[in-house]
Amino acid sequence: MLKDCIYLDNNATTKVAPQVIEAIMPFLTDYYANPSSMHTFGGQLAKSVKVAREQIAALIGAEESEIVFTSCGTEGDNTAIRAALLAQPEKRHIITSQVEHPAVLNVCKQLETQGYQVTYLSVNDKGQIDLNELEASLTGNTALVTVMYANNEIGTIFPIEEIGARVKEYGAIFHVDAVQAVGKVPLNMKTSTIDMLTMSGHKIHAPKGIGALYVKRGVRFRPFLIGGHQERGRRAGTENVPGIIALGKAGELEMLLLEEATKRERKLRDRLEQTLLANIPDCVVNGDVKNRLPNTSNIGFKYIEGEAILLLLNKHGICASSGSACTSGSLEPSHVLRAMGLPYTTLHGSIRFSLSRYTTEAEIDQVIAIMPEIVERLRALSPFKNDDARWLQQQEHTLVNR
Ligand SMILES: Cc1ncc(COP(=O)(O)O)c(C=O)c1O
Ligand code: FES
Repeated sequence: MLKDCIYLDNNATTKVAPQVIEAIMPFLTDYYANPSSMHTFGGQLAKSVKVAREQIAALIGAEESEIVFTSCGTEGDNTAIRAALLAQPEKRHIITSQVEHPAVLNVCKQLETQGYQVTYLSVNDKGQIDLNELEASLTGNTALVTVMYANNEIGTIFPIEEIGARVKEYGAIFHVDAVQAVGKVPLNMKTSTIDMLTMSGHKIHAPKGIGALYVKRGVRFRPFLIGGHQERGRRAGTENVPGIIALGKAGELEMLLLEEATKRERKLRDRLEQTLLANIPDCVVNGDVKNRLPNTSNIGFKYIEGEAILLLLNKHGICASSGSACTSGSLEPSHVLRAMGLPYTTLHGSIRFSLSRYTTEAEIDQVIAIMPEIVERLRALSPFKNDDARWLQQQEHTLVNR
């Protein structure tokens, strides 16, 4: 299996940290008891779970009792949304944004079929929402505002506390999908307006299949998974102990390394981005460069297809991503870039590079060296080389008027 690639797809998932693997090994072998069991063996496991809970709480400035372990970010998002609605059955309005992850968007779409009214806030060309639009949408009937901290495709960071202040004025519950922000942005729930916050292990160098939901003390909560009394009755199901231990260790590492690692990633990312922009004509950075994740660069290479770039990068052992949904079976370009109103030419030719603390300077140099050649080669084949192409203009026109 391929593993020695240049991995610049860390917003999709990350490599498990060696220290995390070391921490979980005993829990895959010797320490297998059920942490809810009455015997000493079980009690030892419960203690280890408690330590992991403290580590995750420390990472986001929360109390240990405010952390609920889940199976993934998707479960955290689903749980938070359902919990907020179940706790306020009289309210039937939800506010979210057009650029959310499907783990939020598709839940909202389903809720619309169940009688809820959903406002999907628009974004500008940088992927930022308009606080005035938010204010105009909030009413006494709004049960929940659910938005992401940082966007997975373009890295744009929303002004979370400014949003939260407005949400609180209307007495709605404020849920934030921070799957891409945890470990990349310092978080402190003690001074935050956030009521519930979702995180996911596999984005912070823990394995897949573990996540956590922060639920602020005092927020009315209803469990999504119903069954046993695990997680103080907030999430039934025997604990994924190795996953929990891994998440705790990964959280501890993020806390130790966050400042230094993000500084380094930002520097590498900026070098990659600035050199590509300088060496390749007709390309643009997508997203809000002033408020952006330090590890993410989404670049639109005009007149070519993102998928074609990815295939050629892949041939050189470089893993990146396109935000497009093509990869997931639909032929529509990314809903995020579309919501930003990007022109057709950029929309299709956008790809995302996302770095991690394991990304090296030599790897970035290789991408810098290979990209101009790839883009030139594809553009030579492209029928849409200049904006005069009539067909292209028609497409832009259709899209704008949609
Ligand atoms: C912003 C955001 N929310 C939610 C998720 C879902 O997380 P998970 O893969 O752990 O279910 C992701 C993962 O891509 C994400 O980027
Ligand atoms: S065909 Fe997939 S984004 Fe263009």
